[in-house]
Amino acid sequence: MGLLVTHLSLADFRNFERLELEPSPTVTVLVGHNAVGKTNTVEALQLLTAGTSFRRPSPRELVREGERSARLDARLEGDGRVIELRCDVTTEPSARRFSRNGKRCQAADMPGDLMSVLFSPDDLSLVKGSARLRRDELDAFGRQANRGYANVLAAYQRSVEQRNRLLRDEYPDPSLLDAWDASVSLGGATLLAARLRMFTRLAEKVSRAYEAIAGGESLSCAYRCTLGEGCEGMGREELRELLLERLAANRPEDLRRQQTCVGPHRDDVTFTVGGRDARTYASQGQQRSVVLALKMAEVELAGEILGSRPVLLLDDVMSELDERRRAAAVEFVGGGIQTLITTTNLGYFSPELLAAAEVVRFGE
Ligand SMILES: Nc1ncnc2c1ncn2[C@@H]1O[C@H](COP(=O)(O)OP(=O)(O)OP(=O)(O)O)[C@@H](O)[C@H]1O
Repeated sequence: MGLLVTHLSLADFRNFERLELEPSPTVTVLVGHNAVGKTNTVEALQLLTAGTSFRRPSPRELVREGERSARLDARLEGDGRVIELRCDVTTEPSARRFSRNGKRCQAADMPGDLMSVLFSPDDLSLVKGSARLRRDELDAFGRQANRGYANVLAAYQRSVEQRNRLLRDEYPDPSLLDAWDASVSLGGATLLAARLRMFTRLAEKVSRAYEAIAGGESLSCAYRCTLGEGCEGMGREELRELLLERLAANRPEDLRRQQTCVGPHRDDVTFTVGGRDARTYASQGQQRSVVLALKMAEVELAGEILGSRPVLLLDDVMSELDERRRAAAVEFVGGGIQTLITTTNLGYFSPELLAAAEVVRFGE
């Protein structure tokens, strides 16, 4: 069964002076006009479960205008356990403090009890947008699915940043560059190995979900590694040696461009729909199907990895989907997973779904 969010409480968070919400174990539909706080509610749940928000806000943005602090609490219950997650946000000092069952912890420690998978209109640019969006999507999933992932990613990013700083020096010291090559290749190989393990499992599920949504049309996704082809089958040590070799070979080019051009921070994911590169050829509808399939795959993989189902946060995506894809999404959320859906229009949902769901009206 796993954990469910049974209570969410917000004080002076965004536009809310106070909000108390008891989500349904299945589907909760948050309905209301624009700017009443529907996305803010979803954001609060993401902050508490993932330790981050898709909007990347500063503490000042999170605290209600005119106030100095905000408080977010969620209660998770299931399997005979009760877990209290809390986030205190202050503007002076500008900080976010997390705690779990009353014990202070880091943002990176917040995932692990209950994963959240968010699907928002911003995600619709995943297919055609920059490679960074696709890497960020994988890394956001990795951070929640694997406790060590956030630290590995942060350490690697710091090494790349330090190496880039050195590359921008007027006369970079080659022995210092050697040291950063060693650090970048060690961190990069650890990150890449973790990403590839996760990606391989995800890719197969994305293809399956896509075929179900798109009525048999095929989708394949591939990890495009700056180290070249064949990385999927390599172990961490092999990846480290290869990355070290490539950093050395690429050094003249990196010096010229004053940045590190190989490594997992430059990798990408490609989607091929019906044999064609989706980035160039996919229609709006196909792009939406790819993203929906990706989110469905994340939900499935999260369940496999953590042994319990995540909470699904669908922020205003129904209006972005056509009837067929909306039906696929509704069928998916009807499958017993705890889901919060925001919408301005209940007309997107079937009477059966609404009868089974908890409908919460905002701004009335
Ligand atoms: N720190 C803050 N203090 C006060 N109000 C805030 C703060 N941050 C955001 N808001 C307000 O919250 C509102 C937006 O809420 P939200 O994004 O949740 O809207 P929504 O209900 O999802 O609307 P839509 O249907 O348009 O997406 C805006 O009016 C915004 O000004």
